[in-house]
Amino acid sequence: MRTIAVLTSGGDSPGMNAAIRAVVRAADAHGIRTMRVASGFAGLVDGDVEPITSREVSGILHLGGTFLGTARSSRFRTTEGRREAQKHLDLAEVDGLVVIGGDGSFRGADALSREGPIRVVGVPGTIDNDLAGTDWTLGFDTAVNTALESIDRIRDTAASHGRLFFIEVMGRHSGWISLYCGLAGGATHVLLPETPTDVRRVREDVQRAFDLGKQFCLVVVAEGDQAGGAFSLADRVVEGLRDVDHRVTALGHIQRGGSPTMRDRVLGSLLGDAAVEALLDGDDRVMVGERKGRLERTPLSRSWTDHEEIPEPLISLMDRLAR
Ligand SMILES: Nc1ncnc2c1ncn2[C@@H]1O[C@H](COP(=O)(O)OP(=O)(O)O)[C@@H](O)[C@H]1O
Ligand SMILES: O=P(O)(O)OC[C@H]1O[C@](O)(COP(=O)(O)O)[C@@H](O)[C@@H]1O
Ligand SMILES: [Mg+2]
Repeated sequence: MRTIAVLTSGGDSPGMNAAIRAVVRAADAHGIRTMRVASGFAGLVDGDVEPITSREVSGILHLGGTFLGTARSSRFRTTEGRREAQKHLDLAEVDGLVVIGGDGSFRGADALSREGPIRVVGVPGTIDNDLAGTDWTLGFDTAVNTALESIDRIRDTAASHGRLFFIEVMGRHSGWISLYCGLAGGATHVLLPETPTDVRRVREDVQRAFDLGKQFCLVVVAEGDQAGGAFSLADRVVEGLRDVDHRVTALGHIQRGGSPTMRDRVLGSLLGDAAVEALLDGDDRVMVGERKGRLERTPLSRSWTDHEEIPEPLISLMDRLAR
C-alpha cells in the first residue's frame, strides 16, 4: 500500500473533518501518501484528485461541514461514471480509498470496488445514525445537540404563551434524530418514519396533556414521517383540538452545520485512523465503526441492510415520561 485517497460524500456531517485529518495523518505516520478527492464521487468522476499533506489538514478539527466538499453525484450511479472514477484512481496510482459518508455513499463505494481493482473502506459519516456496525455515526451527536438548543428556545416561548409546537427535525428515512430530540427535549410525542403515524393518538395525547394542566406541548416530527412532515401533521392534529393555540417550526439545515462536539471529534479521529489500519491489513469493502467502546469492521453491504431498528425501550420510555 503506497497511496490512499480520501473523500467525503452525501450529506455533510460534523466530525467529517476530524476523520479526514486522521486519515491523512495516520497514513503519514505509516509512510503512505494521501490524495484528496474534492466534492465526493463527483470529484472522482471528474478527476479532481490532488496530493494532500499533514500540514494541510491543520486547523480543521473543530470545523463543521467538510473541508473537502461533498456532493450527490448521479453520474457515479452509472457503470460508465464509476469506470471514469477508477481511471482517475489509476492515474494517481491510488490503491486504497477511504469513503466518509452514509448508506448511499457505501452502496457506491461497494459497486466501485466490485467493478475494479480499488479497495475501499467506509467511515460512517451521516447525521442520520442509520448504519449498522457502529453505535453512533459521525455527526449524530452534534446534530441532536444543535437541534436541542433550538428546541430549548422554542420551549421558552411555548411555555410563555401556553402553546402547542410542532417541531420538524431531519431524517427522511431515519427517526433517530427525532427520537433523541424528543427524549432530551421533553416532547409529548415523537413521530418517526419507521413507525405508522396515528394522528388521532397525537391529538388525544396533546389534548390530555393540556387538560391535565400542562403549560405547553412539544411534538417532534421527523421530516420523513408518514404524515408528510410537521406542517401537514399539524393541520390534521389541530382539527378537533379544543382551545389550543399552535405553531410549527422546521429546523432544517441548521441541524447539519456547526462545530462538532467532543464525541464527534474523537469518533472521527478514531475511525479515520481505523480506516487506514483496515486498508493496511488488506481489507476491502468494510466499514469501520465503534460498538460498545470497541473498534469493529463490518462488511459494507451489511452497513445498510442490517441497520438497527429504533430501540423499542426508548420509544416506550418516551411514552412513560411524557405526561
Ligand atoms: N446504489 C448506488 N450505486 C452507486 N452509487 C450510489 C448508490 N447510491 C448512492 N450512490 C452515490 O453516493 C452518493 C451519496 O449518496 P446519498 O444517499 O446521497 O448520501 P449518503 O451517503 O449520505 O447516504 C450519491 O449521490 C451517489 O453518487
Ligand atoms: O441536504 P439535502 O440534500 O436536502 O438532504 C437532506 C437529507 O440529508 C440528511 O441531512 C443526511 O442524510 P445523508 O447523510 O444520508 O445524506 C437527512 O437527514 C436529510 O433528509
Ligand atoms: Mg443516507
